[in-house]
Amino acid sequence: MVQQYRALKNRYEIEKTIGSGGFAKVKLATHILTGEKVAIKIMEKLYLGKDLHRVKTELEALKGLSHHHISKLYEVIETPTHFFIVMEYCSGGELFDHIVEKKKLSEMESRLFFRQILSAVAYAHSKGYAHRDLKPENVLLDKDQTLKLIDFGLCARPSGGLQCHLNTSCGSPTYAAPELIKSEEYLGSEVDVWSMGVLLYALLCGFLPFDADNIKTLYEKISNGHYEEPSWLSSGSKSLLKRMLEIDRKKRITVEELLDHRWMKLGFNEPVCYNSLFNFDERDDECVKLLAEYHGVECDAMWGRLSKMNYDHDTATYLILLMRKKQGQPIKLA
Ligand SMILES: CN(C)C[C@H]1CC[C@H](N2C(=O)N(C)Cc3cnc4ccc(-c5cc(Cl)c(O)c(Cl)c5)nc4c32)CC1
Repeated sequence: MVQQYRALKNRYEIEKTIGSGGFAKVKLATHILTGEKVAIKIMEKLYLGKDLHRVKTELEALKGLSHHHISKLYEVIETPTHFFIVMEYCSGGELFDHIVEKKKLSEMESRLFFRQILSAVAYAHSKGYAHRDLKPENVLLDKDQTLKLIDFGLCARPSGGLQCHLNTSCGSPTYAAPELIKSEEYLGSEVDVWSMGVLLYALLCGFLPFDADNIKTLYEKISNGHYEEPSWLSSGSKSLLKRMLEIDRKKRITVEELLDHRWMKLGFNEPVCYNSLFNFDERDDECVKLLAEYHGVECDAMWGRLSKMNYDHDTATYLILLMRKKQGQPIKLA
């Protein structure tokens, strides 16, 4: 018998645990009204301690980010003892597992995935957020191999914008930029470019550029930035990786330069676009009507509640209906 939570009763049916990360458990559940599969990140406040601010940080980030390559936030439920964060479920699992089973990806397969990662990161930066924990485990795939970025628990949104220096040492060392592991001041946008370089290397090579069985050797390898260049890498891939895994962050390529880079455009002939395909602020009359009928209220009154986007259960139902409509699926309520 799977443990159910009172706060989710009659709204979500929990099926199983799909992962746990430190202070959180992530469960697969069904949104009962629509039958949609969702991921619910459950955190017990008692065990959060100093991580409470990470939850608040992630929630603020997820509320400010609506992009087709970022796992969508649907609903936030806070009780005296727990936080429940209801998000878009990614049934295709981790990108990392996809790479492992295929050993390595072709240059074009890598480009297809990497353009999506870059689109999500460039969008987050355009909203003032640096992810700071970009790694294969935080890049998931949904049912049709569309890439989804997750876990903004370590993200930063400096009040003065991303040009402002940060100094919190965070993220996983394997993917962390030299300036970050040296606890120097750094720019969120620059460390995200380095981590994307590590991700691109993993896509193209099937293994990591900097790896060691002890932290000291790992730091040495990252600090001097030496990594193997397997024979199958094209000269275009090698020169792009060199620009991303550049230890001198002043010489490191920027996100803007990446968007329009020659390697990015091979086979596409157009720069990577980071605008979101979703605009949840717009009123969708069909979805509003379904919810209004369900609650037995007027459409305008229903929209009055929905447009506040306060991530309650109506927000979740509305966003799921909108996502379904975008994917050309029929929309109805149970
Ligand atoms: C290693 N991490 C610290 C935790 C791990 C927990 C399971 C999760 N997951 C998986 O590992 N699958 C393989 C299935 C899966 C499917 N859909 C998901 C949708 C969203 C999320 C998610 C998880 C966390 Cl901790 C977030 O903060 C956000 Cl914004 C989103 N995780 C999902 C998820 C991946 C991450």
